[in-house]
Amino acid sequence: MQPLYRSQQTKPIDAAAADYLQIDSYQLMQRAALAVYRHLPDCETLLVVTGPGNNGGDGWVLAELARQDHKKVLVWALQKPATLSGDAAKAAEDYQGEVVYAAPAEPDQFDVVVDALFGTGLSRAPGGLYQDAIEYINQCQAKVLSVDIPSGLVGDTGVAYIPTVQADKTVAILNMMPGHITADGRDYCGELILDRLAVPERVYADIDPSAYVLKQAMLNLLKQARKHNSHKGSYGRLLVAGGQHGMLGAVLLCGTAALVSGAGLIQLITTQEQAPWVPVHRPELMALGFTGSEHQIHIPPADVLILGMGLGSSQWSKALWQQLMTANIPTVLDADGLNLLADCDEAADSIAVMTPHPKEAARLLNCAVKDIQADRIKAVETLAKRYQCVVVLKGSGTIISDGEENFICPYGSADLATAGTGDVLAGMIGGLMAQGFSALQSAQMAVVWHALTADHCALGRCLTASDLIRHLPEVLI
Ligand SMILES: NC(=O)C1=CN([C@@H]2O[C@H](COP(=O)(O)OP(=O)(O)OC[C@H]3O[C@@H](n4cnc5c(N)ncnc54)[C@H](O)[C@@H]3O)[C@@H](O)[C@H]2O)[C@H](O)CC1
Ligand SMILES: [K+]
Repeated sequence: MQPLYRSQQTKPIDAAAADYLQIDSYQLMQRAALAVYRHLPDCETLLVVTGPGNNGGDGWVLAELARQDHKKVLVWALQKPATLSGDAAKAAEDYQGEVVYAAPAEPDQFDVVVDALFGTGLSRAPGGLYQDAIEYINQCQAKVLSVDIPSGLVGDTGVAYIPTVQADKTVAILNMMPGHITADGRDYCGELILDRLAVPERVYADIDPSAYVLKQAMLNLLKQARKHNSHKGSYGRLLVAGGQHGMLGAVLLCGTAALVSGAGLIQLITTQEQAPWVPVHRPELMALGFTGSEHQIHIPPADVLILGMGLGSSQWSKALWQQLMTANIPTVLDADGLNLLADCDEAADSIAVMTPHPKEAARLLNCAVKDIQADRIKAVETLAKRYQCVVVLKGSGTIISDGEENFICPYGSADLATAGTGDVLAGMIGGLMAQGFSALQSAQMAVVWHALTADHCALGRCLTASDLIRHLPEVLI
């Protein structure tokens, strides 16, 4: 799996790469700039906007390459060459073309704008001249190519400061960062290309990544033929509990998704009044009514429990939650199941996977949603360690953590931002666990499968939860 590194890990990566290539840091910058230059869209005229550090240095080198390639190049330097240091100063010195120190008039004279303002060294929101430059770039009609990362986007977290360069294409150099694919990253990078400068991954094998990118190939495990000599019991017994009055749809979606994901036997637990309606909607699903009594209900034997979708927070909800959380069944905890957990002092050992969206994660960690989104990796890791389970933090660039390693899903789109898709995901995870996959594998495969189904449909508008379930099998063909 493709590793993702934080900004503090990029210096040792640069050093290891230079060492492997047997070149110095300035030659590495030249290679980086050449790699980015190779991805430049076809153009005659370009504006290269350079900042104070080595990202700017890459820009200066690229500008000289373009000049030698007979392009009409203009560098807009936000920092005068005399104030630069190290490799960036050398790069500026080596550039032989035209330079300006203020915004060029007629922004539409350029075919391409190269954003070389900030890379991994961005440490705060761009203000003053930098803010003006980013706003200028974003108003240009030209195609925008960002060097390493769009300036204004935080590589470690994917938080986009206001303003951030809106790139058409981003060429990440040597390594990718979590910010390229989680939180705001996907909205700002445009087409994302990683250029490793011909350095093999093993060269930085001893540098611990911050996360890994999940891959479509994970789904191959699901394509394996079932044993001929098998029966429904071979694919697990699943309980799906939730759906207080008026919320039957949540458990129906979850149970149906589990069924389509391959679980053998599924029983829904909902209110006494709604239970008879379950097989009417989906004949394959069995149902059990829970009265809300304080007394222990008869809990059918099960391999996995999925708890919380549309569960609510009434007395009925709490009684059901309490009884099922102490039933000692490996549990996927979702939605209101998580909210009830946030209000309770003890954590249950039976939680195998939890699937919070940022608001539910904020409740569990007793902080604001913006704190979760400010560092999604940290949030998911903290939850996984605290509850000793696999955590799936949903949202743009869903992140999974088992407390040891983190995984980010590069697929999916805002087409999934609609009611019920979370219930479907919980059902898929539980459905896979029921078939014997580990909690981590189930979470990884379900997240990828769910996201790829949205990409496969590519509606560009809301993909309803029911349609999502219907299209799931098409991705496995
Ligand atoms: N990844 C690689 O292997 C290579 C990367 N290269 C390029 O180098 C940059 C990283 O360079 P660095 O100098 O560390 O950081 P930056 O260029 O991003 O800029 C740091 C610079 O900017 C100042 N600063 C930070 N935030 C702000 C702000 N909001 N306003 C004003 N000033 C700010 C900070 O104080 C520093 O002075 C990497 O991304 C690649 O593009 C190498 O060229 C080749 C190998
Ligand atoms: K940049």
